[in-house]
Amino acid sequence: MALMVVLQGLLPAATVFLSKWTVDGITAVAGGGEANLTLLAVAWAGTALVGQLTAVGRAVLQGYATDHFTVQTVTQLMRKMQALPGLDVVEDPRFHDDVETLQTGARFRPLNLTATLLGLLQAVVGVVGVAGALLTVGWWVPLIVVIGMIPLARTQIRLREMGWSLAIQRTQEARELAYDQRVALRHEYAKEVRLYDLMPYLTGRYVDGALAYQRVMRGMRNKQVLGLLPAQVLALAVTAGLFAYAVAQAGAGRLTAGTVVLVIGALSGVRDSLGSVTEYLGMGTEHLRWFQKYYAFLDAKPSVASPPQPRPLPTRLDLRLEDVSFGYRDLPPVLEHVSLHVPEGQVVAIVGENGAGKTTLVKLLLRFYDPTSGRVLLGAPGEEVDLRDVDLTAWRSQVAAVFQDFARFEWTVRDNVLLGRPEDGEKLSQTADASGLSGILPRLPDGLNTRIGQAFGGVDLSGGQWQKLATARALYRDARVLILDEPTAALDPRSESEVFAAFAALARGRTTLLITHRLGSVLMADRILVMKAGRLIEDGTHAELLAQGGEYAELWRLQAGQYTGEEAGRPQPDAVGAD
Ligand SMILES: Nc1ncnc2c1ncn2[C@@H]1O[C@H](COP(=O)(O)OP(=O)(O)OP(=O)(O)O)[C@@H](O)[C@H]1O
Repeated sequence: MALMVVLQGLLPAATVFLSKWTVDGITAVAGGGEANLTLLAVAWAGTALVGQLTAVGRAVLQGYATDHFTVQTVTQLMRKMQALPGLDVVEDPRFHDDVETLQTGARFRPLNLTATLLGLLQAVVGVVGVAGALLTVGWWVPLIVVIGMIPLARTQIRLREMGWSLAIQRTQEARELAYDQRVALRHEYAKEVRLYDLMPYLTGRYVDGALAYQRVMRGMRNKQVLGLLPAQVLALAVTAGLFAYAVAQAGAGRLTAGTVVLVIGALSGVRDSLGSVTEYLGMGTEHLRWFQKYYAFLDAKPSVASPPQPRPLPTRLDLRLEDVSFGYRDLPPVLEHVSLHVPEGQVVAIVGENGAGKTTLVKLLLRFYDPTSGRVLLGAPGEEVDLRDVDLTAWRSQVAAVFQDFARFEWTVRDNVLLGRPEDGEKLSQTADASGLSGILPRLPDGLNTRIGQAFGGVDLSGGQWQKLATARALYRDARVLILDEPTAALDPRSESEVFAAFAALARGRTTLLITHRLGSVLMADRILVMKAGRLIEDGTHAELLAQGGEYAELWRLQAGQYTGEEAGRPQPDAVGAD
């Protein structure tokens, strides 16, 4: 590619020399002298042919290079994401901006950088070539031309840099604008947008935001264009001065007509090529800034990472929290001094009001975050290992979970369950039965191969059907620890009872943590933990906690009251005792 680009870069110089020789040749022939005009005609045609061929070759090779770089850039981003096993970085709003910039850029930055670097090389060769042609007039001529154009180049690069840093500062605003558009146009918001007649509100938000954003960006653009003017005037003055000088010299008979043509061609060639050099330098700076961000991201040190020399997982996977406190980022703590021991195989229900810290506790057990203080340990008493010392992938491979906000992968049903693991037909059908997925399959046009979700024209599922799918995914994994965070929140009573029967069967022998607000379902648990405002306030069996008459007994009474129709505020010993 470089070879082709150098050839292309030399074409303007070849052209100005050919012009000079042609004019001098014609002048000689007209004056009765001799010139090889046929050779000149062949040379013109040859130059044009080289131009064509190198352009084609370059386009083809550039296509290859770009394809390769794009895949490379995107896969590196994905690998880096894989090397960020925690959630702290991904949930950081500043990081959203970076990912947005990197993700959108990954599609076109490699192409643009390749094109820019090649363009730059061509333009530099072009400047050197045509400036070299000006040496025929005097050694100082190319020097003056280039010096006259340097301020233009510098201003152009500086303004580009300003534009880039402004664009980076404003990524958050650009993202918000894009978000408002998405809310207005995408199907996932369509029902509420219509019901609450949100369109005027959204349009207003968008227009106000867009106008403010555009005002800033327009200011920048104008500054860029106007800032270039003085430098452009200087460059033009130098060119004009040299042109006048060449004409004067020719008038005095010191330069041939062909040399004047060469000067005219070379001056405009230098101007064009130098213009391209500065343009490409500016663009290149912007692309390099993007790559700087890209490599900074690839170099980012995750706060949660597997140790270089992990300790093996203990044989028994008891879970233990030792005086654990935790707060998200720099926010106040949401877990405070939680201590807990869950022997392997125990089925534990975690209950408590919204925001009590139940999901957070589970996230710490999966090491999506490290505790602010205290330790999370694995293993039977006496052989515990700190979760920070074991290989995270090995630990997580022992766990299956149905999260409260489980992912809805818009792939086929089969891919949603297998998640890239090898298919085991018998296990798949058992999983489908246990999760309730079997009940949905006959209604799907291609059974397990049906694509789901609207993004690619697939069949959309109901909330409960999606939840069954998420359950199937968890059950398909042979895990020793099962985490169920509100796993039946979207299920109808029959499905709920079926799924719980399946869970009860599955939970046997596995450590199970069941977070739930439906207290009826805690009866499958060996033990109940009650959380409130980040603290573990009660711990015992259903009967023990009822007898204690504390928070759990109160929650139980309230919920039982909803079913028996008793007034919630009054003690209901019978309703409680009935179970
Ligand atoms: N990613 C996060 N960043 C910041 N704060 C968070 C984050 N996730 C949860 N929180 C806060 O932590 C607290 C505990 O949340 P958590 O999800 O653990 O509660 P929960 O007991 O599971 O509640 P629910 O029953 O509503 O699911 C809440 O106050 C919540 O606002």
